[in-house]
Amino acid sequence: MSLKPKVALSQDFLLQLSKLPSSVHSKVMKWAIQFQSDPTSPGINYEYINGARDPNLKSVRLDRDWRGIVFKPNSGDVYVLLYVDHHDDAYRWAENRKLAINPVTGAMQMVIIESVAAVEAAPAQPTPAAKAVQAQTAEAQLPLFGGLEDRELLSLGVPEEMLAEVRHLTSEPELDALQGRLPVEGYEGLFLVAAGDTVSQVLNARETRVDRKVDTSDFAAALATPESQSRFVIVDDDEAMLAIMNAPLAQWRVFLHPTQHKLASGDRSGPVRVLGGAGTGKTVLAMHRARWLADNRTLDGKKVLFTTFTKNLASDIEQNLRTLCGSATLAKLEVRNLDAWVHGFMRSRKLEHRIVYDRKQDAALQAWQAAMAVRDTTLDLPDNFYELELEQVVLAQGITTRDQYRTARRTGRESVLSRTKRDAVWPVFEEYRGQLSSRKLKEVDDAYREIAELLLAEDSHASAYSAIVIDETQDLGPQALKLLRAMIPAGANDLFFVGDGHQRIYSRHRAAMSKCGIDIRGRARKLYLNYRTTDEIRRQAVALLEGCEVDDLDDGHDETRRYKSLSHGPAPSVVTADGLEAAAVQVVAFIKAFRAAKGDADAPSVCVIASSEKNREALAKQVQSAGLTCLTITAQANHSDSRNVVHFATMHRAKGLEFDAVVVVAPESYFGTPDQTSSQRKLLYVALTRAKRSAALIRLN
Ligand SMILES: Nc1ncnc2c1ncn2[C@@H]1O[C@H](COP(=O)(O)OP(=O)(O)OP(=O)(O)O)[C@@H](O)[C@H]1O
Repeated sequence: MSLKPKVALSQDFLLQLSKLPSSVHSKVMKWAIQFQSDPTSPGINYEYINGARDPNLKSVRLDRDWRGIVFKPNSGDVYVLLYVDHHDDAYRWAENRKLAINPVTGAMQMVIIESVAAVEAAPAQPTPAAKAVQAQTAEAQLPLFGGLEDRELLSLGVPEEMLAEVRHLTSEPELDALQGRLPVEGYEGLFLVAAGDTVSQVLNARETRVDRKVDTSDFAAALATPESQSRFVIVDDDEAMLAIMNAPLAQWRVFLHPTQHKLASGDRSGPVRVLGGAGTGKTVLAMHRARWLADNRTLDGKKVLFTTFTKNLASDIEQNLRTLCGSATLAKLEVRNLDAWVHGFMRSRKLEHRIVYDRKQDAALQAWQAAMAVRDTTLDLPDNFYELELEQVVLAQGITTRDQYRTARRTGRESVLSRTKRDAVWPVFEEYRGQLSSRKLKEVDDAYREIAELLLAEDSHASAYSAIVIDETQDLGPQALKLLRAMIPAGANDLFFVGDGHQRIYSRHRAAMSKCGIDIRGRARKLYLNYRTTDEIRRQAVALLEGCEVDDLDDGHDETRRYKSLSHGPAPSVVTADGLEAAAVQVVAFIKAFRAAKGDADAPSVCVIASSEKNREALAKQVQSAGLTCLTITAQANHSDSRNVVHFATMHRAKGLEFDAVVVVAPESYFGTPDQTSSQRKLLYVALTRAKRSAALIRLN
């Protein structure tokens, strides 16, 4: 019996496929399908490429003009479709490339080989920015990685063929200039070491083993590593091939970063928490994890719950999961924002209360006013004291009695409250809950707490879920986390959290997982590479958080220094405007210029992000009157498929979404000192990092 050879596609091949004219596209598709089914067919003529550095790269004729470049080693049964282009361009592409196996990690790596002379003379093709840095610090140029042995560099993911170049690097901008030629794990490993991590810290954090013997001629084994699978995908049949080739730009479905790959599959002994700055692929990872759990660890009758904070995000994720999973998997997935889950649970248990989402409206407002009427007016407390105390202490900690309140920790609250004062304050909260109850209303934190208590009192093994995957964890407060803990018994693969403290836009929701019964020790991981935003936009967004405290969703801190983006573009423009009318003029000018630069055929997505609904409406009205079609993103609709429109959103509503270009319009007050404006700055960070390629920030006077 002869086994069918392994056929794989490379990321470059798919990117190239997405750029082909439609007439060529269908020809390439047809050829690739035939190739997949039998790469040894006598009809395929593998031609040698004269002067190629890698004798295993062959050219295959598609028609008179077009050539495919294929990896076909002389021994072994592995074939990789690497590239497709016009004859001369395809040959040029192939000439100085080599597909090699890293002798320490065992990963398959595509290397662009520079001539030795070029490496000696011009180590890393510095960018203009790099040149400026070089000029300034010419006298202090020590090699960045001088202290590392070859084996250490190789273990980080540096290809053997690039060791000399990497050894020449003396600054981070030089390293960044080399990014396009380094495998993703190599670049990431190097910038983490440049930022101060040790090699073993990097390897431990990314769960890379370097103690195995690697056979550098076994390409089939190399293809199976997570590192290889971040750039090559094995296709077993026509159906898989077609699915991938029909959506060549949906790279997130096929090529996971090695860390995403490792975390998405395999068993974990308990709750996992993955941190990562904006755009580092947390939601993508969470979706792949949910799929794996549904396919591999979910018995009939159980489901994987995928939950997040808002309804918009849940519906966005549900749409994406539909493109990632087959119907059998989807049947084992339930996607719901936490409040919708709570609502459904209350209905299923015939609990009649409705949840208060806005204390400033209707019956909740009446309840609040009635509660405030009983306050002791002799106490010298600021106007907003009671509401903040209710949210940040009473509801957040689930305090239900005066005794509990007497000893409650009031971390983050400014004033110190004596026991006598606490006693005098408490009746307001008691009255408020009573007033709500008589109106059949409940604060959401109280609903979380009461449901958690109910579930814990029941047989926990009756949980409907095999696992729960949680996105945007930073927006879930202590009671929400405790509820999630109560929804599933503690055990392997129970809870999988992804989140980012930089993006906490509901500041009252700060929680420490360990204090909510969620123990992540030994299962805390991080993603570092931003796949969405250009590095220029990322830097601008991060600069806004300078001086702000950022937590790690537990009791520790997170930092911004170790994140990097994979793409580059223009730096965001930062301008001021005197009033909304002037801002709208700038918004229109930015959008027109961006669209003109992109060309009509592309129909790039654009979003104007404002700090309030009022400003969003005012800006939309003016932009509409300038002749641009505008659509508002609301809790009900993201309009994510709409093209040739200008989207409008508030900063809260833009959360989790992404656009080709973004204009953020924010009042000058958002840019006050970091200790005073931490929440506003986090909103700005969220808003700016929605942009993939281009961004503008308008400061409103
Ligand atoms: N492995 C990958 N390959 C290619 N693209 C990826 C990959 N992972 C994520 N992306 C893309 O990067 C962008 C950001 O991904 P995602 O939304 O998962 O990030 P995030 O960390 O959840 O972002 P945020 O916290 O800002 O909402 C998306 O366009 C996604 O498709």
